[in-house]
Amino acid sequence: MASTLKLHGRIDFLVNNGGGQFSSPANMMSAKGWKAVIDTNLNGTFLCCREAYNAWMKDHGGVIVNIIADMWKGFPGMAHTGAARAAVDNLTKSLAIEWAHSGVRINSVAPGTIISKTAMENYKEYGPTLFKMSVPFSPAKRLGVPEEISPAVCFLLSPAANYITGATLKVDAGQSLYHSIWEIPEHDAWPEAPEGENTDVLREIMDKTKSKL
Ligand SMILES: CCCCCCC/C=C/C(=O)SCCNC(=O)CCNC(=O)[C@H](O)C(C)(C)COP(=O)(O)OP(=O)(O)OC[C@H]1O[C@@H](n2cnc3c(N)ncnc32)[C@H](O)[C@@H]1OP(=O)(O)O
Ligand SMILES: NC(=O)C1=CN([C@@H]2O[C@H](COP(=O)(O)OP(=O)(O)OC[C@H]3O[C@@H](n4cnc5c(N)ncnc54)[C@H](OP(=O)(O)O)[C@@H]3O)[C@@H](O)[C@H]2O)C=CC1
Repeated sequence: MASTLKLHGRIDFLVNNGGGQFSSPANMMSAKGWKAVIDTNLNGTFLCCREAYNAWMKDHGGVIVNIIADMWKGFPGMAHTGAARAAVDNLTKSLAIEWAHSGVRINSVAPGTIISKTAMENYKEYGPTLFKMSVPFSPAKRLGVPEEISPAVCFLLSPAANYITGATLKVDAGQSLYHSIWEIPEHDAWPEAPEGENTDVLREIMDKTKSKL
């Protein structure tokens, strides 16, 4: 922030876009890996917001946009980033209220699955498969591209959004309303329903379903 102020004399906008994660089942995540993702996505965002505010926006106003993710149904397979992004969604609301008196607006953008060469490269040889697998889960039946996220960010930064703060704009072609990509394997580990006539009905229809299969 200090070097930006030295160079440009002011900080009108802050976009917290840097971030990411690795794919891993939660029970296999090391404490170090969990912390690295929380540090990058949550702590980094908080510190950048705090520094921009204290260094400039507190006295001059400004606009902040935080990039989060489609974690509305949880984020199985990437639980660390889901937790961090949900926290940023909430942080955005807190700061919107705390900093309103300084004329600071702060909002989030939650992209769906967005393809780019650089994003795909993070997943090494699995990248093309992972991104291709996601296509049927978008109501658009295609992935988004970064050029479809940046207009939403520019809108929130612009005077056209002067009355918007503490909001999260989903730019995901409805992906968050649609199916989850995560498959739950068939299992019989769930606790039994309590005995009674409703459970008898349940058993009956489950048996019928099974016999149809
Ligand atoms: C199924 C749909 C797939 C599509 C995805 C859709 C949704 C989201 C998409 C995107 O976000 S695309 C953006 C992609 N960009 C990134 O993801 C950037 C990736 N990199 C980072 O953000 C950072 O490198 C990091 C992962 C946060 C780590 O940063 P840092 O430099 O602080 O730590 P490291 O020293 O690299 O690692 C620390 C620690 O973390 C564990 N770890 C790191 N990488 C992996 C990995 N690939 N697998 C398992 N564990 C990993 C590990 O414990 C590291 O410690 P050491 O073992 O190295 O001592
Ligand atoms: N692509 C997608 O489907 C989605 C992406 N997002 C999020 O959008 C943002 C942009 O991602 P996208 O452009 O797709 O992917 P990229 O991998 O191309 O961009 C990620 C950027 O984050 C930077 N970065 C990663 N870790 C750190 C760190 N610890 N400190 C500073 N910068 C860091 C990277 O810097 P460097 O190049 O130096 O490594 C890179 O510029 C990320 O936060 C991402 O998680 C959210 C939802 C979906």
